[in-house]
Amino acid sequence: MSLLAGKTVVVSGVGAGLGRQVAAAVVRDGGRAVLGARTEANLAKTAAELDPDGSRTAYRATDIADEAQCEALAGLARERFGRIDAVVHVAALDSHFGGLQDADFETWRAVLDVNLLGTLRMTRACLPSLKQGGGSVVFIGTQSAVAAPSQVRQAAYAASKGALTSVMYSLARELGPYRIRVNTVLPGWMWGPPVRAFVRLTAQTEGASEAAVLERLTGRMALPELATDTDVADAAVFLASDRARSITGQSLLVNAGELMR
Ligand SMILES: NC(=O)C1=CN([C@@H]2O[C@H](COP(=O)(O)OP(=O)(O)OC[C@H]3O[C@@H](n4cnc5c(N)ncnc54)[C@H](O)[C@@H]3O)[C@@H](O)[C@H]2O)C=CC1
Ligand SMILES: Cc1ncc2c(c1O)C(=O)OC2
Repeated sequence: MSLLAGKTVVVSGVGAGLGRQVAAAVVRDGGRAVLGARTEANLAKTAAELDPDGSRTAYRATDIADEAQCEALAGLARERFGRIDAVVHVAALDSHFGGLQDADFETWRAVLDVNLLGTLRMTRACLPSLKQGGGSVVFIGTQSAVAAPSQVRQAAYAASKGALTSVMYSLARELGPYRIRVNTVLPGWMWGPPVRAFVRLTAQTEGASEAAVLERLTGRMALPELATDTDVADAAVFLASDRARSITGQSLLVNAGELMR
């Protein structure tokens, strides 16, 4: 049987990167995907591409900084498909906000409000449904939160994602009695639109070739290629599925073996 047959998965942060790949993997694996992101026009386009007849996707503009919008996305999932079996939290503010010396605390507060509290808002909105039949909550962290990041400008971002990985342990205990599992996927350098843009920009800045910049990144890894956003999506979809039924409170690095614990 397909991995997600009969399952409804809410996905936040469905833009050009990982969120789209998670939504695509859900549909590919037989599930129904309920898509949230801030820009409705992009969502409509993505839904039409992934699910031309519209029977296995629904979408709604959702800013995870706004509790009412999180409630509305969960409500849409219940209305359209009657249930929520899993939620994969991709939405996050990007990582390069500065370190302690150059980012003000308003910036730190904004990053924490979206990446930590926004993810928890979205989780809470899904809880009444998840409690009904049990379910799975998948956070997206980062390897930058479990080791010294290669870029100090990620300090606020790493703190927000580290807090998410920490709260995962508490939630796994709190929600376990309802058969709700809580796990985290930790990507490292993940090949997709943002890293592609980073490589292009770095090459321009250094006057080096993109291949050389990419080779420098890949040189840190055990495997010969970076993990892709589709690889990370596969890990998220596995954790969302019943095949991970005894896995909770765990974080899984998907990083081509750059960092091993
Ligand atoms: N690119 C990488 O190498 C890595 C990425 N990650 C994480 O993977 C996830 C996806 O990353 P990418 O594909 O790189 O980027 P992405 O471009 O898909 O970024 C995340 C999405 O979240 C959306 N978003 C931001 N604030 C939001 C809000 N308040 N409400 C709703 N949506 C919001 C953005 O518009 C974007 O579409 C993020 O959680 C990111 O932190 C983690 C480690 C490495
Ligand atoms: C958003 C983001 N961009 C690049 C990288 C990371 C990240 O979280 C990371 O953990 O290692 C490289």
